[in-house]
Amino acid sequence: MATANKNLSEYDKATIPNASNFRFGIVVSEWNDTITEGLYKGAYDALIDNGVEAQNIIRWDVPGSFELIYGCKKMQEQMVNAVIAIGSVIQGETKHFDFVCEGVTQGIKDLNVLHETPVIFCVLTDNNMQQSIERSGGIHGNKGTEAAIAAIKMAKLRQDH
Ligand SMILES: Nc1c(NC[C@H](O)[C@H](O)[C@H](O)CO)[nH]c(=O)[nH]c1=O
Ligand SMILES: CC(=O)[C@@H](O)COP(=O)(O)O
Repeated sequence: MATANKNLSEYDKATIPNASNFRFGIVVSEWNDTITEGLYKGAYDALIDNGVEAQNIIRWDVPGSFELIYGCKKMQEQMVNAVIAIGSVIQGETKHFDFVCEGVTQGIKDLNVLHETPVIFCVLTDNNMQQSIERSGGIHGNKGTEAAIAAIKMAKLRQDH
């Protein structure tokens, strides 16, 4: 199902585990910061809406999405139940987009394989700024909200197994 057929911000609170005792780390890329700040707000607000205490949300900033890999690796070393990686990669004139997207995707995948703390992939990989706007609080909702819900569910899965 494409994002266009699903609102990223919709969730049924009745299906979300109790997150009041969880701590979350959020690593935010500074590239395309108007987008990443919107994603962060969506994630932060969803965590609070589901009972997470403000002091249990740790935010670190990194220069770009490629640096999310290292930032999330270090965040995994903190006492957090899950990590959210927030970035916005937008196609430019060259193939650099392909390498950044592939690199951050593989890097975050590796962090989930190598370490115990789940890392949620909240990295937009869009063709243009309009698509990014639409997915960070626009007509398609907010991928940050979706990521926060995923983080809560994965924190619970880790706690239970
Ligand atoms: N073009 C975008 C980048 N590029 C920067 C890289 O992520 C990285 O910071 C640099 O190559 C130094 O290692 N990053 C984004 O997050 N979004 C872009 O659109
Ligand atoms: C994703 C990128 O690195 C890209 O936005 C950089 O732009 P360009 O390909 O024009 O150098």
